Amino acid sequence: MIEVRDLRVRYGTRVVADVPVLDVGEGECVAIVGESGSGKSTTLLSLLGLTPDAEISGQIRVCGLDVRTAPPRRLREIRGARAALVMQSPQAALSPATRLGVLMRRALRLHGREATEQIMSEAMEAVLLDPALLRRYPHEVSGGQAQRFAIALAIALGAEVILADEPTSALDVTVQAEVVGVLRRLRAERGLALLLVSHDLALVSTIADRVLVMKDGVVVESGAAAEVLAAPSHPYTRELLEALP
Ligand SMILES: Nc1ncnc2c1ncn2[C@@H]1O[C@H](COP(=O)(O)OP(=O)(O)OP(=O)(O)O)[C@@H](O)[C@H]1O
Ligand code: NI
Repeated sequence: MIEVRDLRVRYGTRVVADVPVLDVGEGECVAIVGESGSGKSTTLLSLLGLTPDAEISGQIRVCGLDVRTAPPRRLREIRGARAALVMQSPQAALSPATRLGVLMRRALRLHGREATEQIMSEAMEAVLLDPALLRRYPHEVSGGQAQRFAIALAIALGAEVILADEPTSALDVTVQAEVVGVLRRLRAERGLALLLVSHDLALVSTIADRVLVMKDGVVVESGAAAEVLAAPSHPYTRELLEALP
């Protein structure tokens, strides 16, 4: 789903992300962790061509498409549909005066897809939301429901991989578990691949197969999540783990 080699993202002369290898296969979850400013979001956004001011080198393939050389039209087909971006605060991204069902229908049409009640209801059920919520406005649902709706949108559009940037950090702890549960389920049931950016190592340990640890734009450690988190080889990873509550 995602295949990255020798990725370098530069702002001016400063390299803010240097990622030699990053692969996410079908049904797999890879997490990028690291402190604020380490380059996690930049890495994630660059994979979808969403860092317009940056200078990028290396190879990026998402859903088989070479992101750096693909014509804009091909890139738009992938972006937001087969490869969906889920951000920290979905409510901010949802237009406040538009009912969720209307938003979903528009998104489907924009991508040239059928927008039947059945398709929309199924997407809601896939994230354990009552399809009746489609009649609500964004401010009439909770943060956790809004985040699951963002994931439902991705599912409706046929997402094969979700790129999520801190998808639970704006949510209450109890609600975080709901969102994580939904992501887990989608992996298991649909083979959804997941690239997750998070500073929450507790969350990462419950869902990720592999972990990349970034510091100052560089990948300082990577490997199986269980191994990296149980026996970190890099001092920085140990520090991160010790900072856990
Ligand atoms: N458009 C931009 N122009 C210049 N520098 C940028 C730009 N966007 C990000 N940066 C810089 O790139 C570095 C990495 O930022 P990034 O947002 O990727 O970090 P992060 O690991 O996601 O941090 P956080 O956990 O706070 O979200 C930071 O030093 C940031 O200031
Ligand atoms: Ni970030």
